[in-house]
Amino acid sequence: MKMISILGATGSIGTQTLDIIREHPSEFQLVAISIGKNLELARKIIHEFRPELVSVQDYHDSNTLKGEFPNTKFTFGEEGLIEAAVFPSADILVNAVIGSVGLNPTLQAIESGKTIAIANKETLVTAGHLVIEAAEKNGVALLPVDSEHSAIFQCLQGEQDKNIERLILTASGGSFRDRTRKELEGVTVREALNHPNWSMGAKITIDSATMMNKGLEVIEAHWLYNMPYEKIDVLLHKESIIHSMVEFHDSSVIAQLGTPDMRVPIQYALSYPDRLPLPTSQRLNLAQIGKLHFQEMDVNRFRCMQFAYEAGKKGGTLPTVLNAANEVAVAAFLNEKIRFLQIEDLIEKALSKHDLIKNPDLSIIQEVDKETRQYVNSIL
Ligand SMILES: NC(=O)C1=CN([C@@H]2O[C@H](COP(=O)(O)OP(=O)(O)OC[C@H]3O[C@@H](n4cnc5c(N)ncnc54)[C@H](OP(=O)(O)O)[C@@H]3O)[C@@H](O)[C@H]2O)C=CC1
Ligand SMILES: CC(=O)[C@@H](O)[C@H](O)COP(=O)(O)O
Ligand SMILES: [Mn+2]
Repeated sequence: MKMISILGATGSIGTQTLDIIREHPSEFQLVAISIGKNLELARKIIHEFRPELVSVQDYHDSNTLKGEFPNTKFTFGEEGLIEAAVFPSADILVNAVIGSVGLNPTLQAIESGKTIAIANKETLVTAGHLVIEAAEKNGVALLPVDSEHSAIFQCLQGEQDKNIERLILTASGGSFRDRTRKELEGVTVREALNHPNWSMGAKITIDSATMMNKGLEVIEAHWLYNMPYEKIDVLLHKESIIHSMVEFHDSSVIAQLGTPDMRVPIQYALSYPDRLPLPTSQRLNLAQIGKLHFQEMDVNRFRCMQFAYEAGKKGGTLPTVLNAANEVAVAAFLNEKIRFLQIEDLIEKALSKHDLIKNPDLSIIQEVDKETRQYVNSIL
């Protein structure tokens, strides 16, 4: 039996992780969760799974729940996230919270020896060097949940690093894949939230529409697979059937395929190195699909991806700025304070204003993250 703690249990990845735990009650048990503000869903989760610890974003909300569930321990805020992340009886932490708020809990969970199933890509983007260093130091496994990174992980089973030629991340193109830049000018939040293949949380769906999601994933792949940026390519593949590929130096390419269903990579991270059945996942029928499409990525059309490659290659504190500026800009777009194309303008301004600091430690990362958020908020 593996004991599971989930940060972001009420979100898209969080609830699909709960589906997997529900599907395999003799394999997994939920012991701790964190939630943000969705108390209604939290109540259902507590009723069904009876976790020992629940961390809630706000103090007031944690008190409300405490009155309703006297046998559950409640905590709150950033300290609460850490408490859930290091919960003593948990073997695996599923980090499915959104944003760089996931960084410190991840580092603490690594220090306490937890296996990390990482969905929260912002943590790896903002401070990948710290996360990888801590994982190596503590002998802790970082298991990818993001579909592309899980695909690469699966392609690499039994392979040696020295034989890898390049990683090929596939990109659906997001909600606006068939629109020109001109046609992006007046797009609405509702249109942007309509991803063609995946049902996901709001922030990542907007990231997918700007192609920042793929940019963040390039940086995530750099850290997870110790791969130079020159050897990480992105290929447009509108069906999201091939989740990513690895090319080896003998010219072989290994790909991982499947219908778009995040429960598959979540389950693989939880069951690794084993595989468990998932009968409710739709089987891939290539004959029925008939054709798969591929197209070269246009970085002029998707500027956010270009920013991400540049920030990743220069390194230091630039990826922190990229991520923090993006988080603020996407929230502003979702709140209808800015237009869609202003997201990339704000990120570009934040990046060009910043003086890069090399090898930043946690306190510098946190300071740069805070300053960037203040700056972008001040120019909205
Ligand atoms: N959704 C997907 O299919 C995929 C997601 N990912 C990555 O996984 C992560 C989660 O994404 P997703 O599940 O879509 O996101 P959601 O927005 O659906 O869920 C986010 C979760 O985090 C909680 N939360 C948000 N802000 C805070 C905060 N400040 N403090 C504490 N908790 C907070 C939310 O709580 P509440 O709702 O209660 O307010 C919710 O439980 C992201 O990093 C994303 O990029 C990667 C690949 C695929
Ligand atoms: C499901 C998943 O992993 C998302 O990150 C997905 O990849 C988004 O799709 P695109 O960014 O390719 O549109
Ligand atoms: Mn992905």
